[in-house]
Amino acid sequence: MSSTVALSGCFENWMLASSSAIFRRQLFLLKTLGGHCCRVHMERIHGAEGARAATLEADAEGIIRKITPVMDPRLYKGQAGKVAVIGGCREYTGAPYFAAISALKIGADLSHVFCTKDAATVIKSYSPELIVHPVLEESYGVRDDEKASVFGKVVGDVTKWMQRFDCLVVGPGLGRDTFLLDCVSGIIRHAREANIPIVIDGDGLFLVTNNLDLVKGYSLAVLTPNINEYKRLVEKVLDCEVNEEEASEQLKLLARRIGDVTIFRKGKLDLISDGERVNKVSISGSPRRCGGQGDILSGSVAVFSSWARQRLSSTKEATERSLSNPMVLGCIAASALLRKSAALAFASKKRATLTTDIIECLGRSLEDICPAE
Ligand SMILES: NC(=O)C1=CN([C@@H]2O[C@H](COP(=O)(O)OP(=O)(O)OC[C@H]3O[C@@H](n4cnc5c(N)ncnc54)[C@H](O)[C@@H]3O)[C@@H](O)[C@H]2O)[C@@H](O)CC1
Ligand SMILES: Nc1ncnc2c1ncn2[C@@H]1O[C@H](COP(=O)(O)OP(=O)(O)OP(=O)(O)O)[C@@H](O)[C@H]1O
Ligand SMILES: [Mg+2]
Repeated sequence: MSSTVALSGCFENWMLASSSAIFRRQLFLLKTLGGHCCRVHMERIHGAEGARAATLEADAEGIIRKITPVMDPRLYKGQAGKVAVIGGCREYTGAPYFAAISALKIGADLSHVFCTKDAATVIKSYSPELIVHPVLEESYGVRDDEKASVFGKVVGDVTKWMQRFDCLVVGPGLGRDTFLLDCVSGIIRHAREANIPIVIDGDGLFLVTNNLDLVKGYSLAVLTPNINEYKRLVEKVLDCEVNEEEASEQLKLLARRIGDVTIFRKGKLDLISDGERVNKVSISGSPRRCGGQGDILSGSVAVFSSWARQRLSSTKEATERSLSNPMVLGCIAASALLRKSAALAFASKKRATLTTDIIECLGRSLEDICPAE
């Protein structure tokens, strides 16, 4: 049985290999080892659609209109969304700020940041709107004999808030300190137990790529890799190179292999898959590639996916599976809004466009698609 699984897995990777020489050699091996079980497995993986499924351009603006809550005076604070960003260390204070403030600018009611002490005062000084918790610890501040108790305290300081959040964003500006990442693993495990959706970005992806069990089988997890992060994931999970010619198939396979997660592959085109279908968002964005745009995106995915969950739980619309997955809907909405805002910022700021300019355009872009009144 185990040899069947291993063989089938390899075959999917082979289908993605671009070198025909490699493919011929592997096909020979395949015939030698028994192709039947591989073919059956391929059919199970790809279903009736065949090996190459179409990549659909999502109706992103329609989705935004559908999931964005109406401005209702009967709502009270918190009902439009409460998110928390786990990130911010000695090196990085911009990334968690961008993610957290973007969530508020889109329409969430409360946005928290859990970061190290060094980062907290800096992040607070960027904005009085954010609720900043200086609770994370890096190795340099903790003696070896203190680690177990500090671990318990850090995880406890975050998890006591957990039930209040609609979504966590783990990773923007988190850094790669080993003790800090151990604590964040504890936080992710707790969030899973509490069924809280988690968007994994930046250094959170570094953690998860090396500890896939943290998200395996968790359908409320979204991974938002950039070009480097995606490469590392593909190499680790599929044991092959990124294949641009079979980009959609490879993404779908990656989501399935990790198990039930949604992956948002960022780039010139944004590709989003939960292992069932692949959606594409390609509306024009900005040619400026200043750092921080991915952070806006992760905060936006948190808000839109929370809204999509709320919307789907309050209606009984029978839609196809991938369009009834709130995490996929959240990704599509966030992608479109970020790209539209980046285009708008670039139209006025040109080469001087910075991430803060794009954040300033989030409100107007959303208003253009989905007016508040
Ligand atoms: N203003 C800010 O505070 C910003 C902070 N950012 C944060 O910066 C961090 C890194 O994100 P990037 O998008 O640059 O990550 P990438 O993985 O795209 O690139 C980082 C580069 O540095 C290398 N690298 C980083 N840490 C390393 C390590 N410990 N050992 C060896 N090589 C290492 C990587 O291999 C890569 O070449 C994330 O936490 C991210 O959220 C970015 O979001 C950009 C804005
Ligand atoms: N070449 C491009 N053309 C247009 N838009 C792009 C391009 N590359 C990325 N984007 C947009 O920018 C968003 C952020 O992607 P990017 O690759 O910059 O993330 P990142 O490296 O994680 O960013 P950060 O600097 O915040 O860590 C993507 O979702 C996409 O919509
Ligand atoms: Mg990033």
